[in-house]
Amino acid sequence: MVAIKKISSFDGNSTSDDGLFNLIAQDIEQQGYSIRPGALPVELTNALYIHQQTMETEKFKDAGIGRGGEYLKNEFVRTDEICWITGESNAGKQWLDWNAQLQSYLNRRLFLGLFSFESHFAHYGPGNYYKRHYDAFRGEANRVLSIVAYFNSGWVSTDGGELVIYKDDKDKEGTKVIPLMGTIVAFLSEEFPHEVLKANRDRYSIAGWFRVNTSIADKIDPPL
Ligand SMILES: O=C(O)CCC(=O)C(=O)O
Ligand SMILES: [Fe+2]
Repeated sequence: MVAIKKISSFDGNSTSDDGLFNLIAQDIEQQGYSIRPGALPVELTNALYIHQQTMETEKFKDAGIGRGGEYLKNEFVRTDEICWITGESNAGKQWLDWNAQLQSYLNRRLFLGLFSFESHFAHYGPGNYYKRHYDAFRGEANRVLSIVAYFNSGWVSTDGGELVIYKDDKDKEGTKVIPLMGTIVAFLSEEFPHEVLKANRDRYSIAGWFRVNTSIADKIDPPL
């Protein structure tokens, strides 16, 4: 009998998500970003979708730029509402676990040195947008990889609200992503300006960022 050897570059560490993680890693290696329609595992997608829909409206805080002390609202730039994911809910915990696996996979495969992860639910109501921006600035070495997941059924082109990823500052056209249920996008935070076009209906998503450890001496960054 011919023995079938499982082909895995990370023997002993593989999970059922490794197929997807491999595709994301390949995309990032080749083009710096990955757009994977409907790729988030169905069970996880459903748990997050249900959780986001049942979360009380008052749990949502008005979206701000940055965190903690520098948390300030800027309606000119973005008008969505956010809620940070702490892992207190079952769905939130599953999401954080899945991203911890992705982090460990990408570190082994691409040597990105991802150290921590932060993420929030976001809700763009009709008329909401997020203008063209970078998630991180060169040299500030904090956010390295951005990830976004979407939780919207039956999105059509007249609903607007696409994520547009631009190759560089000169790119006016970009690549549009329809925010459909289970679609995942990952991109290098310092490399790609991007924006969320005005949504014409409620748009639900999660945005997250992997950071490197930039702690020096007595300064702990990112904050614990
Ligand atoms: O929701 C999206 O498609 C992207 C959101 C975004 O760019 C951000 O929160 O920084
Ligand atoms: Fe962004």
